[in-house]
Amino acid sequence: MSVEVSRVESSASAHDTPPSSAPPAFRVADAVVEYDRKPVVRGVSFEIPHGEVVAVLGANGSGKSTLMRAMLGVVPLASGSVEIHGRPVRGFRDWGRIGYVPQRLSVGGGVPATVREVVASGQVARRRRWRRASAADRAAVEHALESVGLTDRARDSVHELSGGQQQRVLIARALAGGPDTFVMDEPMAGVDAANQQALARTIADLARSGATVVLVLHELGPLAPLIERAVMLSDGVVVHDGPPGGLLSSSPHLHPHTSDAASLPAAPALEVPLRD
Ligand SMILES: Nc1ncnc2c1ncn2[C@@H]1O[C@H](COP(=O)(O)OP(=O)(O)OP(=O)(O)O)[C@@H](O)[C@H]1O
Repeated sequence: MSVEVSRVESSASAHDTPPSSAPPAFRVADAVVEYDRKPVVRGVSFEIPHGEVVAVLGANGSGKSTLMRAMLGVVPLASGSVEIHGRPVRGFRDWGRIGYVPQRLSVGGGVPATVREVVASGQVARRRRWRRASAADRAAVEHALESVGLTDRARDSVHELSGGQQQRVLIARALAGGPDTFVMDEPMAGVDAANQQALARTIADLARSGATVVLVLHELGPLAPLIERAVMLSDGVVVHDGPPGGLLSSSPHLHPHTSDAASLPAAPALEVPLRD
C-alpha cells in the first residue's frame, strides 16, 4: 500500500526556526558509554547544528543506537558530555522539542493500545500536566496518522500491525508532538518500498521546515538526496564525519535489517529519558 503524504506544516510544529546564533541541536564531547564496564561508545565528539540532516551509519553493533540513546539521556555517559540545544542533557527539560523514533515499539506486552493512542502519546511531553487534548492536539494526531498512511488503522491495536506498520506508528508519534528536533533510529526498517518513499517525503518536509533530523540508517535509499552529512561509527569510534559520498554503495559490512521488526526481541525500556 502506498501512502498519501501531506505536508508536515508548521501547524503540527511547536516551534519557530531558531536564530542562527542558537546553540547546536546536539553537542557531544568525548562521550563514552559502557555496558557492564565494556565501552561501546568510545570518545565520540561532534556537533549537529540546528536544521542539519545527519545520517549515523555503521555495522551492526558499532554503537549507533547506544549513541542515540546517550544523546537523549536514555543511557548514562561513563564520561564526556552531551548538550541538547545548549543545555546539559541531565538538565534539559524541553522534551516537547524532541521527537524520538526508537528502533522498535516497546508498548508493554499485555497493554492494549490503539494506534491513535500511541500516536497521541507523542504529545505528552509538551502538554501541560493534566490538560486535556485540545482540538489542535487532536488535529495534529490525525495529521500525523495521515502522514504515515495509517488513518484507516487508527482504532486497531498496535500489536496487530506488521513491523513496518509499527515503525510508521512510531514516526507518527514523533510527528504528533510537533518537535523541531528528530532522532530516528532506523525509521525505514521493515517498511516496504512504497512507504519508504512516502516517509522520505515526510522527512524531506521536516527538513524543509528547518527541523534537525538525526537518522540511524543502514542504507541511504530514498533519503540519499536529503543527507548532508554522514557520521560513520566503527566499534564505537567515529571513522568518518562529512558528506556521505559513496560511503554506503560499497559497504558489504553494512547489511539491511530484518524485514520484520516485530519478530525482534523487545527493546529495553527507552521511552522516558532519565531525569534528575
Ligand atoms: N542494554 C545493553 N546491555 C548490554 N550490552 C548492550 C546493550 N545494548 C547494546 N549492547 C551492546 O552494545 C554494542 C552496541 O550496540 P548498539 O545497539 O548500540 O549497536 P548498533 O550499531 O545500533 O547495532 P544495530 O545496527 O544492530 O542496531 C553491541 O555490542 C551490543 O551488543
